Amino acid sequence: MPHSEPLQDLALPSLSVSLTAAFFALAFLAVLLLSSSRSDIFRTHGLPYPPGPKGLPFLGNVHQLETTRRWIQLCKWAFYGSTVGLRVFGQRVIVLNTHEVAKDLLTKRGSIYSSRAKQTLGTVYGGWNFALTQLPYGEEFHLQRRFVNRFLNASAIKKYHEFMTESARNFVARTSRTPDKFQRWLHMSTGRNIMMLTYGHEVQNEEDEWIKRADTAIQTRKVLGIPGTHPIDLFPILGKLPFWVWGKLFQKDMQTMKTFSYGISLEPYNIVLKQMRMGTALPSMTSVLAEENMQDDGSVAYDKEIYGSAGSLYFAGMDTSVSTVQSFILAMMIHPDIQQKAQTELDALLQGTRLPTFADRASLPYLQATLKETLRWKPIVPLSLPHYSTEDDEYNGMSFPAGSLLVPNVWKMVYNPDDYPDPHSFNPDRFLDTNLENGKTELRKDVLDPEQIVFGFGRRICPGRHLATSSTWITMATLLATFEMSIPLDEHGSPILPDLEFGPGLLSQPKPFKCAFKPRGNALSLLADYPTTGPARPIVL
Ligand code: HEM
Repeated sequence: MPHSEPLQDLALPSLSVSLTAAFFALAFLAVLLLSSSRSDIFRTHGLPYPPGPKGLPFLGNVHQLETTRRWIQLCKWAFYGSTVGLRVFGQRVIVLNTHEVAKDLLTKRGSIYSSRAKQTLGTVYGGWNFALTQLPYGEEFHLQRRFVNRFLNASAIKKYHEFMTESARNFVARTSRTPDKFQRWLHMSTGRNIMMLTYGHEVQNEEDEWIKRADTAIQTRKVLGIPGTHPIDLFPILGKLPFWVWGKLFQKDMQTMKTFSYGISLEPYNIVLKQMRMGTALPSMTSVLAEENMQDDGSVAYDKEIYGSAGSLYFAGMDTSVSTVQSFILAMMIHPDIQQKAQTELDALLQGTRLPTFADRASLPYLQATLKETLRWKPIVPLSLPHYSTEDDEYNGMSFPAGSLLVPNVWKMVYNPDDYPDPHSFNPDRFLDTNLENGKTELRKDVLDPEQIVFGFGRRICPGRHLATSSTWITMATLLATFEMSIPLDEHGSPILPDLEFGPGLLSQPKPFKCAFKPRGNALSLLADYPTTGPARPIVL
């Protein structure tokens, strides 16, 4: 799982460039920065830019930004206010520290805060110009969003409930047989959901070619470092220089990336088209959209938008979903009391006679609260994906110039003690209340729902959020019903403690960890006949 960084972030440009490259870059930089700082004067309308730490001429705040876990540094600057203004070279970066401000700007003024900064290196030179995550606000963006929303909205997701339930059981059944490989089985079952939905392909085993192809494509993006931070991204004109100036290895890696980007976009799309011609395609987002847009001459209108949106789902949805389930497993390992509480609720409903289904969701408030707490406790995308503003604006007496990057500080929001007292503790009860009239435990309506933060904002809000919460929920419920999850012991009987510090980068993922899975009650008999392979059972779209 990712492995990669789907969007631009705040950082120093990659330092792995050759000296020649650095020389050329600096020469261009000087000229461009002079012109960009001059244009500032005309953009501020006499209103101040949001307050923030004083930077250096030209560099701005680059030298003050930590190269890892940037959200920690940004939280330290939150005393400047709910909006903090920075500069990274000539790029204005405005950090949004509260949910209210993010909603005011990114949601309520969505018409001017819904673009993405151009990532020249990846899109123009790396072959990743199809990805929805990176598209600027405009026609192609609207079409791709329309495509994905149609298949991922809250009601469409219900059609995949059965398939997701099967994937969760598949994961748990495999884990019961080979617990050491649980991370691999989780990756496989998550990929199974996305591949069936997007291409009608059923993932059958760990060697699945479709998953390998997509994972390789994502891996090769690593050459970008953190997208948006290479000198070519900061100053696209540098892309006109011959590529060898960045070093031979870089030149080769870029070529590899370009070649493999095909594996997550056009290649699976072309395979589905071929299956359609042969009459073997299973219904999927790709086959339905291709069918609807098929021209008389056999070509498909909007083909780029179709393969772009389908490819974006694996790219954006795979690692985020896997990491969320991993966070949940970690939370259960280190909080056996919370695990037991969730299991007590589940057992009271299932009586050990069956495995959970989506029909049980509303009857399990503690489990719903545990999912919300999992999303809040370790936000997988701690600085969300930056939005890019397309018009000058004013807010709270400050100037928000067009061309700014708006960075929602998700970490700050989910650790706000006013919304979440004692924010560092993992406590699902913070979302629950007991109704005095009927004695039932219910989700509180007066606590800010972390789903309104961690999935982003406005017109760019994560279109996969319903799929993500549903597939995570059924996986959590199935795991809790079948296993005791605990910290494993080594051969001397000492606990193998997991590292609870998640990785740096745009996606903050758990580091590899081990977990002990002990089957509960009659879990093994419930799983005994459960097939881990079998013929494809298509989703009826
Ligand atoms: C827990 C899991 C997930 C988390 C935390 C998450 C989080 C996010 C965030 C923060 C954004 C940026 C929103 C913004 O710019 O305001 C995003 C965008 C996106 N997500 Fe997710 N996501 C998850 C799962 C998924 C899944 C399962 C899919 C699809 C299968 C998906 C597809 C996308 C796409 C296509 C975008 C780009 C939207 C755009 O740029 O317009 N995500 N996600």
